[in-house]
Amino acid sequence: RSTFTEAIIEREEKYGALNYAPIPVALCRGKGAYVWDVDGRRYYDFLSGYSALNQGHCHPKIIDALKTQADILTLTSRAFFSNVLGEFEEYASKLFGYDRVLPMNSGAEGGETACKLARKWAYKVKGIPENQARIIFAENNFWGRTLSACSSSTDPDCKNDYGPYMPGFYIVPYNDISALEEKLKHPHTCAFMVEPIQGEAGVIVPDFGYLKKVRELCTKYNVLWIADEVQTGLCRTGKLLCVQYEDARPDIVVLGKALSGGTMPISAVLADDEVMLTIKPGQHGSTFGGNPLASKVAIASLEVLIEEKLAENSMKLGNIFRNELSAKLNPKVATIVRGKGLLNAVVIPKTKDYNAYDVCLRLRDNGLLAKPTHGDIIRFSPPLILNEEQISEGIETIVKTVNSF
Ligand SMILES: Cc1ncc(COP(=O)(O)O)c(/C=N/[C@H]2C[C@@H](C(=O)O)C[C@H]2C(=C(F)F)C(F)(F)F)c1O
Repeated sequence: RSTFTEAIIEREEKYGALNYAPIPVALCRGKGAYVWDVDGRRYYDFLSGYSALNQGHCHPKIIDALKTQADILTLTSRAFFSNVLGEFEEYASKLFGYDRVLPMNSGAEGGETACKLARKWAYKVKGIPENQARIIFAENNFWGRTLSACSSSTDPDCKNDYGPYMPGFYIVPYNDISALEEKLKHPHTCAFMVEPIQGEAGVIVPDFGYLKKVRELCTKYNVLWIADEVQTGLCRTGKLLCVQYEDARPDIVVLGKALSGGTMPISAVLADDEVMLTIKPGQHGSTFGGNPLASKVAIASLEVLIEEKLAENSMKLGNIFRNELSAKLNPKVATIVRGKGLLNAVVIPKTKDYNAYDVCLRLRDNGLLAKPTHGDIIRFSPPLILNEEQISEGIETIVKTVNSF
């Protein structure tokens, strides 16, 4: 490694919390599908900020919205109205087809907001006895790092030593309708929160029909279906929302990440009046939630998705990606290729000689950045703005690298 990179790594190791173990590369610039390190080397970014950069690094339209609004008004707090929050709320309400939008900042805050809406609805609408509301989550879910999110986690790294845990949270296996129905039957169940494709778990795609059945059962048992689309949403999987693959409409949708095009933390919760209006003035909020800067950036970020047809592009390039890799990767090294749109994963079983992390280090040396999850899975989620030449170049790099083991 260069002295520049070494110095940057050493400084973080000296002064920073060590809550990550980053791939050793020090980035200083990003544009579109590419990032550059401090030594001037260019890489394909095939992580995209964990799918926060669907529009690519520093998208001109989004940066322009950010710069312009930054000079005008960045924050009023919700103590007062601003001229742009309503513009964002109306745009998002019509784009996603929900009555109302509750703006927050991080994806975890969006998940917390969804759980608070579900509990409020439980007591005020469904009539569940006070403090008895139950929320169901899927095994191997990931929706953030707050104590509630950790309480619903089944991943020891995410959960251990953070107790005592949030009561009223229950777990069902993912993609298992009968197990879900068992839990939904309990009269105190108020919601089921689930990712349409599990991202952190390793891009786990449920059987076709699962989401439709979730919808039907939640309706049957008067339980709110919360779709966590923080990672799968905003064109990542080939549709504006991943749930649209099955034409199943959740009661609550959580958005985040690419809602800002990777410029700043913006999240939002979508719901219809019956659910959203259970929270009265003063019962929930956030200093920065719905700030004018975020509102303008979010509108621009959503417009880019639509104007540049990024869902269609994601679906087209994702099919090429999976077909090529399935055909060309050495099956002794890479056993599975799976995903939807440009949310994909390759499974690299650990051997005595190497593991997925070693593959990611060599990918870095070959000019492509990705990170392993859960030891043997490499998630590939490039920006959705790639063209066919770029996805082919990325495929070629991945094939060359994986097959060199
Ligand atoms: C489906 C889904 N719902 C909500 C959130 C919360 O959004 P957030 O509060 O972070 O804005 C996330 C956030 N995911 C991020 C968090 C980041 C980390 O290490 O914490 C790494 C990354 C991640 C990905 F993408 F898969 C994971 F590996 F942690 F799980 C998410 O994926």
